[in-house]
Amino acid sequence: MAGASSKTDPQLLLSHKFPEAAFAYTERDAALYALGVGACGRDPLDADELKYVYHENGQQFIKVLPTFAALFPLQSLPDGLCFPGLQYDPQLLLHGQQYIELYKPLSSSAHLQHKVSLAGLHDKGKAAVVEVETKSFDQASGELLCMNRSTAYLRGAGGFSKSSQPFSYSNYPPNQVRAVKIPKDKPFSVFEDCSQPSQALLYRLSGDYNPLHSDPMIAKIAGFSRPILHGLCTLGFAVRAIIKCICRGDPDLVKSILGKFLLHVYPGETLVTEMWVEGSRVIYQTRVKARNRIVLSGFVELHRWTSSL
Ligand SMILES: CCC/C=C/C(=O)SCCNC(=O)CCNC(=O)[C@H](O)C(C)(C)COP(=O)([O-])OP(=O)([O-])OC[C@H]1O[C@@H](n2cnc3c(N)ncnc32)[C@H](O)[C@@H]1OP(=O)([O-])[O-]
Repeated sequence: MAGASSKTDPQLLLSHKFPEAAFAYTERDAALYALGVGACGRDPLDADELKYVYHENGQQFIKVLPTFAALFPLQSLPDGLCFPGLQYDPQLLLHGQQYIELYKPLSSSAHLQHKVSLAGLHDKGKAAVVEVETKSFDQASGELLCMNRSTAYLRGAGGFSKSSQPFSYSNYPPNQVRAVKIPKDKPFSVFEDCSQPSQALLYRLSGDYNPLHSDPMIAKIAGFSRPILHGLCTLGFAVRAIIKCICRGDPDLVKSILGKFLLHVYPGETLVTEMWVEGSRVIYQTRVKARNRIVLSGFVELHRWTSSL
């Protein structure tokens, strides 16, 4: 299996110790993020969403969308997406998947301590798949607040296996994140939302400044006709739709989230999210309306849900 990336040394990456990182955010960051994933984008009076950006009805703090937690992994890697021992072209990196567990609702400001470790490394031949786990703790109390598992799909970086069996390492049981099977029946709910042509330019201000999302030349080198939307921005749109349609606007019902990025989205495209309820789990998929292509699928696990909600 040795190939283009034979300079890659998986053992070096497996033994790498990522440094801990401290990070603080304020209400302004949480509100900017909410606008970046389209909150109040269609209606500034939206009764379900004003609370993410404004102290509505005298509320003391704004509410924080659960997908805000997905920003923590990038902030926890001060050296960026640098993986010692792995040869790859950063311009060909795509976000493959995101898994988030929330152990309590996020407060509107916090001082955090992030602990990062390698969760997985897989040789897919034409690509390498790297999974990074970030645990975020409240700095003062030491309480674990959330965990992210971020998957990067590194095109052109596969083919580093030394034996006929493709290299594959995971630090978690394979059944922990069950694969999503989209039901055949009619969705329980469908929500349509327009991303803005400037969506990626707004979203990047939440901390992901990868030029793939803003620079036309870099986007072309990466194989796209123009800058594409951040995967986590699309995920933010989808989970916001689920909170609106299934959770009756209550973001605190969300316990865990999985999103697999299946195809790129161009800013300005209309996103249609279809949802099915299976027990306490919402299965969803998001398609771009004009191209009729599924771009994202996954699940959202809820703390409690009854059909009377
Ligand atoms: C990180 C922060 C930076 C952010 C950047 C962005 O936001 S970028 C914007 C947001 N991101 C985007 O826009 C990316 C959108 N996604 C895509 O463009 C495509 O899904 C792809 C290019 C990632 C893979 O397509 P393809 O045709 O090359 O793949 P294939 O079907 O031939 O499968 C080959 C193997 O890879 C596996 N595998 C497949 N998909 C994924 C995945 N998502 N995830 C993980 N693994 C995946 C699949 O299971 C198979 O393994 P097996 O079964 O052989 O062991």
